[in-house]
Amino acid sequence: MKSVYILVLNAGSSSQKSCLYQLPLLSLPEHPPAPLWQAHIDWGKTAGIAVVKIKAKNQIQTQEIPLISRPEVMRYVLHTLVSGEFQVIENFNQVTIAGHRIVHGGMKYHLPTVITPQVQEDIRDLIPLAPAHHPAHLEGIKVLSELLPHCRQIAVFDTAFHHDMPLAAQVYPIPYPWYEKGIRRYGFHGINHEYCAQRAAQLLQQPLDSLKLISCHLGNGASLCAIAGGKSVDTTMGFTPLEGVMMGSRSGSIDPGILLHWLRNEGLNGDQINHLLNQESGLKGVSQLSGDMRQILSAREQGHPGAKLAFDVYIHRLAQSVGAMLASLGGCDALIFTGGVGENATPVRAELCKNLRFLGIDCDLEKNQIRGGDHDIATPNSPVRILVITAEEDWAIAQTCWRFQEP
Ligand SMILES: Nc1ncnc2c1ncn2[C@@H]1O[C@H](COP(=O)(O)OP(=O)(O)O)[C@@H](O)[C@H]1O
Ligand SMILES: CC(=O)OP(=O)(O)O
Ligand SMILES: [Mg+2]
Repeated sequence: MKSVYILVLNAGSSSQKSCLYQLPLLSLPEHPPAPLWQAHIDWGKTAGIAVVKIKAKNQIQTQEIPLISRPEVMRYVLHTLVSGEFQVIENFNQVTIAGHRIVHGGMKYHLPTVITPQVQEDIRDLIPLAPAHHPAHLEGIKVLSELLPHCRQIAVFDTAFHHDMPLAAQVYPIPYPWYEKGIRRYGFHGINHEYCAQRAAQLLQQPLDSLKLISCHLGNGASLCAIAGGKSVDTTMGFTPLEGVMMGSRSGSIDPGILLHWLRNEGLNGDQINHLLNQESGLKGVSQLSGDMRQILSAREQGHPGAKLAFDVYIHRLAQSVGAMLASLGGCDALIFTGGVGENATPVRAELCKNLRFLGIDCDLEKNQIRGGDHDIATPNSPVRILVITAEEDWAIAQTCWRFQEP
């Protein structure tokens, strides 16, 4: 059977996930197939070091390599596709399509788009709205243009799913002309929220158009999405991926008066405020320990007061936002947990569901401990189902790319 090789680059705020899928030329599999090759680069764990994990041919290898420059590390990682013990293809020419998760499409883009020099310029212009993501996207695009010059590169936008949210959910209560200039609520993590909605319908064995879902994407970045009949009707992130719930090192929503105070009375400038809100806040800022939920959970167990407070604020804000999404939906058939925290942090799920029990969200604490696979962790009588779904951004991007094959 003839097949097509699709490479996906998913650059996050602190890491880059890449994978290569080999898909049949004529039909898409119904369930996510295992990628032929996967690589995960962690930029931030140790200063000056990139931690690279490569998985292919039933082997996994972790290496620490000097972080001379991010493109240098990306080139090294991509070369393992065609040489060495992880080699899975003969040469780069076999890869005909590559997909990128592009966090922000701004006003101009939402549909998947072939990346041209103009599109790269536009992604560059949007750096101020996604400063933690867009520089990494552009580096990835450039490295692929050098190594795979023949390959079509497709931008898949994380904002797309929210593009048709009701106007009331898109407009900020500021003077309306700003909306027309693009200061509006775009929403993010749409690639995975949409995938999770489709997966939830499969798991619940109900048609997607009949369902009201709240998807909680809890990773380093985190957002909630209210999904009615398969469409996003509200979400917690807005103009940038900084709005909404508390995150690993991002504040989420705070009183804008704090920014004015910092600017006027504390002498902080825009770059300093950007750094404070994106890199020094969230779990990291409150705990003064770490932005990594694993460390917060273990320090909390050991009685660390900062970790306990960070966890409590995280849950408090999450519960508030579930309430907000619930109000936008007017009901809820299932609450979905996805992303690194959503899939793995059992105390987060248990504590949040405990706070929401009065709404008929009743978690089975034994099922909550089950690891791996997509499953329902609600008690049999819970009127709202509680689903844990593995985030599949890369698979969703690969499917979009597959549809871009040239006839
Ligand atoms: N076993 C675990 N228990 C608790 N938290 C976890 C676990 N594994 C991963 N996480 C958390 O998931 C977060 C990263 O989520 P992920 O979705 O991989 O991030 P990204 O947004 O970079 O894609 C980190 O805060 C990490 O601590
Ligand atoms: C949009 C966003 O916040 O992405 P990530 O969670 O990968 O940082
Ligand atoms: Mg992510």
